[in-house]
Amino acid sequence: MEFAEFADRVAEIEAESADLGTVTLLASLFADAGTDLETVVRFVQGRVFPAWDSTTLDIGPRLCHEAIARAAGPNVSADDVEDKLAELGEIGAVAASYDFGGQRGLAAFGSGGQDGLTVAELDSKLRDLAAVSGSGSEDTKLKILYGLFNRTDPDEARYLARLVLSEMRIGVGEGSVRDAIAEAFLVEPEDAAAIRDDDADDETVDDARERRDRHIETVARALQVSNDYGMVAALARDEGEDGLDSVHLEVGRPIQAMLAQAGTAADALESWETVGVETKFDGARVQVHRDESNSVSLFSRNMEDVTGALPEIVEYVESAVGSPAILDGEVVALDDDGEPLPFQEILKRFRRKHDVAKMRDEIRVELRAFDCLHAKGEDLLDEPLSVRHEYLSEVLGEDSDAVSDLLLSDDAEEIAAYEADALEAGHEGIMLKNPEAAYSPGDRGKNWLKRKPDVETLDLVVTGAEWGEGRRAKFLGTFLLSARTDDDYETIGKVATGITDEEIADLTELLEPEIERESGQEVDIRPSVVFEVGYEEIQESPTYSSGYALRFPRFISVREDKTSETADSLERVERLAESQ
Ligand SMILES: Nc1ncnc2c1ncn2[C@@H]1O[C@H](COP(=O)(O)OP(=O)(O)OP(=O)(O)O)[C@@H](O)[C@H]1O
Repeated sequence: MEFAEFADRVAEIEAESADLGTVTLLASLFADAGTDLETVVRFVQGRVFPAWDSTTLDIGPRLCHEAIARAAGPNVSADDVEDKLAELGEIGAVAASYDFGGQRGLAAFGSGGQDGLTVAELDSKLRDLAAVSGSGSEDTKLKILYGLFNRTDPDEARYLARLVLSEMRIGVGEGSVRDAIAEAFLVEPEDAAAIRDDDADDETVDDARERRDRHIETVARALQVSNDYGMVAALARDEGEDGLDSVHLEVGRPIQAMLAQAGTAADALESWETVGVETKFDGARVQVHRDESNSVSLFSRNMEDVTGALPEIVEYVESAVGSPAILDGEVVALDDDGEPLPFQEILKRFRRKHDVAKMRDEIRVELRAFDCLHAKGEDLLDEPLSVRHEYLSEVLGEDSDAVSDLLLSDDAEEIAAYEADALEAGHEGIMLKNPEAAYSPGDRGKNWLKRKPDVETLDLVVTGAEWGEGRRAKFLGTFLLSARTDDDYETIGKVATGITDEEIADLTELLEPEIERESGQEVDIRPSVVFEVGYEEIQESPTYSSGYALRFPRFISVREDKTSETADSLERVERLAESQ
């Protein structure tokens, strides 16, 4: 498929406001994608690599602006691109506003657009770009990117810019892609037509919906297990339901973590006969994969590969686990007496790429595993927690410190005593789990409840900042925070309190490459870094676009284990505001 056609079709999808219409357009794009299907499915989500793959293009706004400026000609600088961004509001519109002399230009000179980019070529070039590393890599990336922009017409440039910055923003969520895969390759055309036909009788529509929903369910399961939308689309097309049913967990390919809601022991006892009670460890989530040849990989809750940062966990798993397995758990930091250290300490180790050996001496970390997703050649997602926990004990050894205890109880007092002990021992709280429940990846359902006595904090995305004054003029000081919505961010407050001088320098280093635009002291920042902030109260307020403001916000830490996509949503802010 020509990238120009992709851009046309995506523009049509962007202009469609109805969800059902979006799914239909997506389904027809997928059906027409031929050998490019996997790439097209990823591109519409703003991805080059599957969700489980932590490879990134590593292109910041600055590099992208520079590439656009070069392609736009000698009279345009990266600063001009930034100014235009301030005016137009998003990078796609900026890229589309220049004439890079792509297809249209060439056609005008009679070359007939032979130099047009195809989806496959673009994919391969972007993969080359992602593989560039070492000294001079910025320049090489710039050259590749500039070369690509140079070959685009305005419509293509719009989506190329958004793609390389992973912000397609065409109103296509994961649910739409899932439904479109089902519609393109599994749902009977008569059923799809009946669902859309306003005049069809209720029974026909209900039956058609039921059949469609079963197909969607099959696609959803394959997606949960593989985290690879492209592969699942290709399987649905080439091998149908049977192909999708045959998708299994693969050791080395991370899946999304199951998540928890806040809840109490009373909630748990009301919902389930017996409650599974565990310590809530104050560490960082980790998924442990041990393959056939005893090679171990570790992944964060964002499915990022953190193996290199945690050598002692790798060594422990190598020695303790005798066969292929996938475990879920928490990495905790401990002091010399084996007492838990606060969450901030583990963050100094997690995702670290430099000085790993030095930090290993300074901060001791250990694994606390609480779930087993694959062992003895079996996928265990559909097994109840109580059974998965038995597998876990078998894999790591019944008495291992690395296995989190699972207390099964129906007694409120016993649970309260367990909670008191956990807090006394310096843990964050307890988890209350339905022992009969399956493991549902990515799901924040009611089967796992978290109970911690501390006041809630918010994990908010940094979308802006201000340069400081005087002594702090070289540093970013006040940070604008936003809550996530479906495909955007709404501001909710600024934080400047609780940050030490040392942290200010670190935060500046972290955020400076993400600056999209500057005007005076104020800067816009690409949503990517997440701050955990405390506050006294959430108030309704017209000052910020979310309609809320935080009273006395204070910085707690950078949530290095979260991304702008897993930060707190505006919905959560609304719920917290209601419940205070
Ligand atoms: N025994 C346990 N079972 C499950 N999760 C646990 C356990 N102990 C600690 N955790 C951690 O608790 C997290 C869930 O609660 P918490 O509110 O602390 O996390 P969060 O990252 O701030 O929010 P959330 O995960 O709900 O988005 C899990 O993702 C996991 O990292």
